[in-house]
Amino acid sequence: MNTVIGPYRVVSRLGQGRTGEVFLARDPDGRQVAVKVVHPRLAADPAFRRRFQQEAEAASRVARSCTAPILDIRLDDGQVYLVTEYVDGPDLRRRVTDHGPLSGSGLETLAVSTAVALQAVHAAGLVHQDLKPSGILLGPLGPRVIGFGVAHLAGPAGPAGEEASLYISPERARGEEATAASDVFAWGGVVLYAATGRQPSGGGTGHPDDHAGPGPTGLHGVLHDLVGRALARDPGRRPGVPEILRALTGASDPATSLVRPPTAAGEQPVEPFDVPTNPAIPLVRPPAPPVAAVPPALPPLDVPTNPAVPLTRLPSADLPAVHPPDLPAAHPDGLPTTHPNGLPTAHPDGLPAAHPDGLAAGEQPPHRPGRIPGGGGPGSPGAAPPRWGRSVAAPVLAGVAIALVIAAVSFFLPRDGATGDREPLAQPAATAGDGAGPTPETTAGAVATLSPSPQPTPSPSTATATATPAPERVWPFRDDFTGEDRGWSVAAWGKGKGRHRPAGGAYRITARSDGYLPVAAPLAAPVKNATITAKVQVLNGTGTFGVFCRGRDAGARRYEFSISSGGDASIVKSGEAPASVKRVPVPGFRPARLNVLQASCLSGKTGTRLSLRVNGRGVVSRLDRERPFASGSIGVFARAQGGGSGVDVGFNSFEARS
Ligand SMILES: Nc1ncnc2c1ncn2[C@@H]1O[C@H](COP(=O)(O)OP(=O)(O)OP(=O)(O)O)[C@@H](O)[C@H]1O
Repeated sequence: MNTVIGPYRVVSRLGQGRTGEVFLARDPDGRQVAVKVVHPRLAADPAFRRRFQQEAEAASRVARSCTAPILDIRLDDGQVYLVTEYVDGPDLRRRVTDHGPLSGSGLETLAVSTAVALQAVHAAGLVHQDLKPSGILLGPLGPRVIGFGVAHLAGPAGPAGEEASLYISPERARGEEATAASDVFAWGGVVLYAATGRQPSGGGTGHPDDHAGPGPTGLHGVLHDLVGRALARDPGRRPGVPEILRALTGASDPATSLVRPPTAAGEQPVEPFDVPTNPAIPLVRPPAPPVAAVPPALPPLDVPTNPAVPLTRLPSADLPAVHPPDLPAAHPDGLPTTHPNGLPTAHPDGLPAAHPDGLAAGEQPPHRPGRIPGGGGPGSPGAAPPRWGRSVAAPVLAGVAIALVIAAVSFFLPRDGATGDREPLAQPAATAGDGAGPTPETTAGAVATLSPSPQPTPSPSTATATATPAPERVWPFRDDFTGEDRGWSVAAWGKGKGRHRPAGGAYRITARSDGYLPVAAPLAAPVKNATITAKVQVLNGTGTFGVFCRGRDAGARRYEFSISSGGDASIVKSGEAPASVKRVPVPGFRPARLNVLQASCLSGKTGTRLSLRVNGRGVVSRLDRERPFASGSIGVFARAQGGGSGVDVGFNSFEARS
């Protein structure tokens, strides 16, 4: 073959996908690459090219070890192509067709490798959407998963589309949004195919190996159980990827680790999200951060199972140092992370901010054309010219400090609507005559006051009128729950559904079965834009828990940043139909350990940007364009899993700032 594609000299044809043909080629340095040439009909469509670039850029965030890293992209209207590392080996479909099904450790390696790849895809904030045997390359160093991100743009035409349709989950076949659980369904189909050579019949037409039946024939032991569950019609009954990995690697007892909590009541997946991680907030990557992004492992909790017994506060020596609550957290190099608007991004516990790739600080980023001089690592053709890149603005410390002061001062401006960030307080505990509500006089000094903030001195009349402490006027707000209850209040419908109280240096919420307890922070004014940082651990039971912003008891509305004890994260707009949920696995999440949640609600021109970071890593982000909630309460919540025995969680600290 004597064809060239740009600077790449074609050697042979590798295969055909829905979006185009794939060729083995050599780059100008003679190294082998795979070049996917997009079909001219699609290449001529500017909207397709735009999406193709976005998807390819997103795909480049996935850990290189699990896939064929993207090296180059060309997006002229005459020619669109994507260059990836060449993986020298057959795809799974060819392997099974030519040599029959896999068995033994080969099958288990395939199952683990594809699950690890999905974990990496999800950790990058993506859903694969197109896992299938021809998209798994059996390279010399193990299976690599290709094809995520862009395949679905072309629709289901051709043989590749036919194959893909066999691995599509029932909910996707119904037209619902792809989720991590739909990838798990495809994983079950792939492993079933690898083990038996039988193609699944596809989510749209019903699946003979649905777990409701006897389970998948031809599989044994843990894989039989996992694949059976993975192929369940109900996404809530499928195991999460972390559970699959734990079961396959023996890290925990599969009998207890395979149960995934069903979707919590009131959370129906409807509204599409834009991008699971938040590219709108470019965080500055520290050059050489000396600390890990995930808090170190904590010793087993000394927590009694009886909720009546006080909680033992975790030893703070085991946690990373906490930055002063009213100062922007600084990188080791002294540079704070910034929002595009110049406001500081609060660090949880002084941890370095995660890379926009979803990488923990200190990890190497995946290869990204235009970012890594000289191309990739061993075996990489590398040296591909940059085709795109994401500019990352350098923060200016002085600018951030000024922005912080402006933000702090604007919080306390009179509520004349000029800032749009404050409304007259409707909740939680403020009463007329108690002097509640920040004023410039009372708060000017408070801006510089270190938390825990002092209680306002109640007037004699207030003190006798109510036992509820006066709400806080100090912003940023912080409570480390080491003292008395400062007036945290549960929403009306949460009363009688469980208990909430400070205990043992934590704020403990015990929700009974089906109980939902949102507990608002004792703030004197509703909050619009806020970044909330909370440390939380599950003490007992299963359910969801987290923090919320813009809460209003009326209409039961709030944005919930929710984690399930099974390790999924979501951002939920509650109290308004349709509610919406996208569940994303949280890498490395251990419910019994202290986890750091960082949630932000920030209004912009196009809507309200909601994003959640867990243990320093961005996991889910959402832009609410549809009638975003106005200001409201902020706080913590716990919701017991339906049918379970309840959930008991402890928040060790809660901090909110603009
Ligand atoms: N990096 C690579 N190294 C080796 N072979 C590859 C590589 N990428 C693709 N191939 C081969 O080309 C075939 C088609 O790949 P392609 O990415 O087009 O699959 P697809 O997911 O069906 O495509 P689409 O995304 O357009 O639907 C694969 O099954 C594989 O055999």
